[in-house]
Amino acid sequence: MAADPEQTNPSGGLNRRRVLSGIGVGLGVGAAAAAGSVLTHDHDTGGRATATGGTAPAADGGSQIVAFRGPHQGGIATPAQDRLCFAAFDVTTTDRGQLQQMLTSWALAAEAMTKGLTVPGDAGDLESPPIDTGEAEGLKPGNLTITIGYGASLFDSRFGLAGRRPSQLKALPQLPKEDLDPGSSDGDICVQACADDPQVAFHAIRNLRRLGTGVVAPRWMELGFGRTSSTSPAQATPRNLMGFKDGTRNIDAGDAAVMGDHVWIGAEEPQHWVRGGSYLVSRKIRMLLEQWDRDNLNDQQNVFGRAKASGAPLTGKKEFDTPDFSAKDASGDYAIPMDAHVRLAAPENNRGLRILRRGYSFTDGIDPVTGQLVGGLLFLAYMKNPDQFVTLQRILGAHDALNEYIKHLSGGLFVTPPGLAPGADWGAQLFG
Ligand SMILES: C=CC1=C(C)c2cc3[nH]c(cc4nc(cc5[nH]c(cc1n2)c(C)c5CCC(=O)O)C(CCC(=O)O)=C4C)c(C)c3C=C
Ligand SMILES: [Fe+2]
Repeated sequence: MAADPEQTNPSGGLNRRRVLSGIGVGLGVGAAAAAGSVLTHDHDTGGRATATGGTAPAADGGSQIVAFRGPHQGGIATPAQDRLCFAAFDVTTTDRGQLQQMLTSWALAAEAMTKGLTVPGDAGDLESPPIDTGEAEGLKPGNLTITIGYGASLFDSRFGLAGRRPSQLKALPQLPKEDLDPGSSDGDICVQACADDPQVAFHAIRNLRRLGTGVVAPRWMELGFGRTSSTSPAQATPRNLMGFKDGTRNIDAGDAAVMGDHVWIGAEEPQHWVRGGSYLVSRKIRMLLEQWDRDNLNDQQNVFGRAKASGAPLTGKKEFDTPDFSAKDASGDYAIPMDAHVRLAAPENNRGLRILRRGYSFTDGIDPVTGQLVGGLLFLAYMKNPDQFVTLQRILGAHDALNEYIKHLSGGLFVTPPGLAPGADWGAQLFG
């Protein structure tokens, strides 16, 4: 084994390194291969490259590397990173083998990128386009996670996967007041790339898309510029674009018992291959920001049932005080109004129902017709059964005071399989 491949920079993180090995489908760079030799590219010493054996560095506090392999995929229980790039793809080939091979190459590329390495296969051939697009060179791994999911449409008759369809992966019912755009909803495959650096997240999606040339076509994509949830008590609660702390009473993803009860697919699922995975519901929700910004503070607080400045429930003083849904004010009205978002969504009022929220703020700029801001929440939530979302959204869609200020634009439901064991890949995992 050659010298330590870790190339630390002055601020403690790893710099991105080049990987040599042949992977790829649509780009014609040969069959998928296990990670081969690694050329480390030392940006702090003028670009000296060192061949190494390509073993994974162990994740530690300072490495900014989230383990790619394990019982669960990264990007679900991982403390929510600051940035997101999310894409859904349609499979365009009818060749099952090509799809499997692409998924194998994606897993190897994803593993390399999460370690801060370039997409494997770049031999520096001057006559060919580089395999890795290059914009993440010199950047730290940024806690990149790449989480794959599959939509119900992938399990139709095209690839012989009907017998492997997870039991709860089916079209969601029509929900109150929703008119989702089908063209920017759903998809055969989704990829959620989260990182603390937006360029690292974008690079991951761009390079998977490139590896999938001729096999998949992008269907929709969204950039999330700020997390709107905490998934660990170690994180400060961020604010959403309405200015409210969001994620205060989210699931603590470090709590294995709670995750087992509400998030991870378990023994109830007949399809063994997705046990340890999770269902992912996405919703692109536009906030009517100009309208919201004209609303008075008292009403804004009543919409959520929380104080804007502190994030405390209207029945408490501090952010993490437990809401008292039975408390009344001096005029005899409920202190947390009957149509307040948190009253309707709280587990106390929904037979203990909980979901792991992992959403991001997005903006699509300005509406050219109205001149209004187009922005809001890319709601992402993980759960062991999509009925958890359906139950909540039926109530919220019908009664939530927030509905006056939001509009659900598009959405999707995907199953995210469990994590990969050493030597496994997404192609073999899906096709069995
Ligand atoms: C179907 C599920 C949910 C959708 C859709 C949803 C949209 C949505 N939420 C906010 C802002 C906040 N949500 C908060 C709490 C909260 N929201 C949901 C579910 C959905 N939200 C749940 C289950 C909860 C937790 C309720 C509880 O246990 O008390 C909060 C309060 C702070 C917090 O606990 O996170 C805010 C703020 C927006 C802006 C939005 C759509 C644009
Ligand atoms: Fe909410």
